[in-house]
Amino acid sequence: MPDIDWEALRAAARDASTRAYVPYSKYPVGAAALTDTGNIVTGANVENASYGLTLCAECALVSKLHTDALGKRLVAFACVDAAGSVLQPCGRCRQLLYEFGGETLLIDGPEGTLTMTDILPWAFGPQHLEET
Ligand SMILES: O=c1ccn([C@H]2C[C@H](O)[C@@H](CO)O2)c(=O)[nH]1
Ligand SMILES: [Zn+2]
Repeated sequence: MPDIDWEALRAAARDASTRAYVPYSKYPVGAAALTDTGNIVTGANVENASYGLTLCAECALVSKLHTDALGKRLVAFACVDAAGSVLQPCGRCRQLLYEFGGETLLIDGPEGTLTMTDILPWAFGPQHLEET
């Protein structure tokens, strides 16, 4: 397992959370990930008056990965609330992260490091589209 500076990732996530747009829930979330090129990519949640259109912090993160040329793959991921407490991604975001991290993506868990397989077992992914 690569040596991950989880404190640095959590700090980057917390910093990103200060730029969340959360007038409705007032619940800022920040996410940060180490990429395959050694960069840190971050994201924060962006809400909408049509509540269901809200973008989670992880959604912003995976968008920025490619558009800001910060890498191709995610290696390690951390997500925090405004108090800096570690959060786990919602179901939709687990799927979004799986696309760019696969089974081995390391996740900052509540009781230590997890992998994507721990939080999204038997995932559907790009490999299934190649089987037919
Ligand atoms: O994994 C998660 C879970 C929730 N939120 C956001 C969405 C919404 O703005 C707020 C409350 O659900 O938290 C995220 O950004 N990521
Ligand atoms: Zn989500």
